[in-house]
Amino acid sequence: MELRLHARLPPAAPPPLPLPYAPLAVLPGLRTGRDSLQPNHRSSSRSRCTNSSSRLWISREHAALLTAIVLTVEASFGSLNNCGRQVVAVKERSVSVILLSGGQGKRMGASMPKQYLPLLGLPIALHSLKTFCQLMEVKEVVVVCDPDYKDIFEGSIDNLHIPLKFACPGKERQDSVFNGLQEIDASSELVCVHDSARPLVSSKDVKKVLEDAAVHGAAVLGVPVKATIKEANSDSFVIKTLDRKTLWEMQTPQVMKPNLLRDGFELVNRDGLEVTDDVSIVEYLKHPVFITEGSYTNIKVTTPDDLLLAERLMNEK
Ligand SMILES: Nc1ccn([C@@H]2O[C@H](COP(=O)(O)OP(=O)(O)OP(=O)(O)O)[C@@H](O)[C@H]2O)c(=O)n1
Ligand SMILES: C[C@](O)(CO)[C@H](O)COP(=O)(O)O
Repeated sequence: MELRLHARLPPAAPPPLPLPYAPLAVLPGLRTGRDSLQPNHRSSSRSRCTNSSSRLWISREHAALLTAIVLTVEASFGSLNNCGRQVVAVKERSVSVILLSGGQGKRMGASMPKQYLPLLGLPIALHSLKTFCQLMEVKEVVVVCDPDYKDIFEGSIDNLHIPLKFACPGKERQDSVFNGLQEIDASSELVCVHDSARPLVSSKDVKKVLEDAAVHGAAVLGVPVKATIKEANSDSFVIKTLDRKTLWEMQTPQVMKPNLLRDGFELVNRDGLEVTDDVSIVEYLKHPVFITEGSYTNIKVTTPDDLLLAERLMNEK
């Protein structure tokens, strides 16, 4: 959708407000020419959102008409924020979080599963648990963990206002997600799956991906791929170089309407499909999945060098 306005640009230094003209920037949800209204636009500089400081001037009558149009569009489809993203408010206490803590951390090679190793004095898994518990949108957290580690979570958050539930891990990550899904409240509007091995996720990025999932049914945090990626055959010869402009690296949280995940699991289990992330299950249903641009700092702690990097990033937070 693109709104084109016939407007007069002000001189370099605008004079005091010339009645009966109103600055367009006061209109709710409406953005001016240089801001993209395309939610998934990727410019060559890869910045998704630029704020224009210039203002356009239109008559009061046009302003009133445009305000009415914008409010009607907002009421029907949600509003646009200043990056052109469509935004729907996520209701308070409407989201169930599944916090995955059931892995063994073989690649870390530590004496305990990596999510319980200390990061600045706190077990890795508790960092993102704290982030989720502070969000008004979250109604409960289902921790998927070996029962031997339950006590790490229990009582770890001061003044906890939401229930902390538990589920047992499965053999693979997707089995753990399935087990967690069985425990969520039937009235939840969104389910938000997160790797406890990603301690650095910010509440700002979590809120963004929740909003996008509310709009599109399913959304995932991701970052544009920085490297050149080649596809190779089993003898290590290049088959082709992929177009990096279309490639994104997936992170968590991965968020969707619970029924999409339930229906998807039915198909995936029926067909014996193995997936390494949760939105793949929604993709299998052929339902669209929106990629919410996240932050490169939301790393997954996988090997010992990631632990050092996480410590450094956490110190800079
Ligand atoms: N059966 C599993 C496997 C993984 N996870 C969780 O899924 C997240 C992402 O998995 P990954 O980083 O691959 O963790 P591990 O499987 O523990 O690592 P590894 O493959 O090195 O053993 C982690 O928070 C992990 O605890 C889980 O809950 N249940
Ligand atoms: C879901 C995930 O974090 C997306 O990056 C990732 O695929 C899970 O980790 P794994 O090491 O592939 O199991």
